[in-house]
Amino acid sequence: MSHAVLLLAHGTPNVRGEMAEYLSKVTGGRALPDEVVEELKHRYAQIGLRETPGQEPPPLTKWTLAQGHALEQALGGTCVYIAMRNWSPYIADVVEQMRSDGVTKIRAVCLAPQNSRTSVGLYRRALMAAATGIDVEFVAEWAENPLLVQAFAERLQPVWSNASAELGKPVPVLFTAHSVPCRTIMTGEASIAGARPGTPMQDSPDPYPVEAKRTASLVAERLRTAGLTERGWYFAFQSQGVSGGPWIGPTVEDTLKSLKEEGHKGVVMQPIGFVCDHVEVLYDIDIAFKELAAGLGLKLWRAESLNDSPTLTKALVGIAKSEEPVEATSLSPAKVG
Ligand SMILES: C=CC1=C(C)c2cc3[nH]c(cc4nc(cc5[nH]c(cc1n2)c(C)c5CCC(=O)O)C(CCC(=O)O)=C4C)c(C)c3C=C
Ligand SMILES: [Fe+2]
Ligand SMILES: [Fe+2]
Repeated sequence: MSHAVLLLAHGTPNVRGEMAEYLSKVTGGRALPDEVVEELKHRYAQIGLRETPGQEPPPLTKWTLAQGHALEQALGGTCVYIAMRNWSPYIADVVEQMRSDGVTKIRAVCLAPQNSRTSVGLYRRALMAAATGIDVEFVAEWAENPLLVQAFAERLQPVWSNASAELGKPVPVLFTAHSVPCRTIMTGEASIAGARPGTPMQDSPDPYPVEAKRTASLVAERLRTAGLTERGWYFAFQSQGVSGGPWIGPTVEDTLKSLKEEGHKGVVMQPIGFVCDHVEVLYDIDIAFKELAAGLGLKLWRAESLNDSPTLTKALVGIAKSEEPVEATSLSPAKVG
């Protein structure tokens, strides 16, 4: 019997010309208006995505591969595979490769620490559909993992201390996580109102908003000794999507305005739902929110993404090796997510 670790990630197009096809994977086949495709091409162009293939893979791919490589080195003997839900290497193809390599047991970890049916649930559904006959241990969340929290704190502390020194007083920290549609966090009929046909009704709330705030709160606690007070941090949901219907807040836009109105002159942002750079960090925060903040008269700093953090690798080693029980994997794909 051969065991292997499978890291699951979002996936990103390699060139701008792939955008429409990529978006149709993200939305499960629903075509988005041309203006949306063009706007996203524009955002990806601003973070360096080429029109034609180049040498350097996009940041999300580059860092995901690097994280997998670092984990495999650290595990010393267990193979680590990488698969993406929305672009190559696709989950189904990688699982086929694992099967032909003789893998009979997979420990699957999503590179998204907080569990939502719109992210982790979809990764799991794709994996379970592909991995019939293979024993799968699926780690559904690691939002409170102490080494994950430490990794985020290590990235936040230096930028927060420098920003506070520059402005002569503690600068508020704004933790963020990706927003989800309001119906995602609802139960019963409300959880499918406006959703695409076939979306299963939820009988319990999506754990995602609670888990995201829990990660943020634990990171803030780690900065207590550096001087960040209990009331010195805030939380917002970023990057509300283009799908119909409302998405959960508070938004970063509203929060930045409130911070300005409270008299602050700067803010340090840290996205705690992503473990590497991609468009929602490099465009949404570094370009769009920075511009908005500047217009408000706020200086905006961002904590560096975890990317090649050795502490993140240690967290993944612990999760990959853990004997702790994980969620049952015999759920039928239709019920997952
Ligand atoms: C917890 C929820 C989500 C996480 C985390 C997340 C990460 C993530 N998303 C992109 C890129 C895109 N996501 C898009 C749509 C979209 N994203 C989520 C949720 C999370 N994404 C939802 C619910 C949706 C809507 C899907 C639908 O059916 O319409 C899109 C499409 C454009 C848009 O709506 O904004 C892109 C592009 C990345 C790169 C990423 C982290 C790695
Ligand atoms: Fe998304
Ligand atoms: Fe998004």
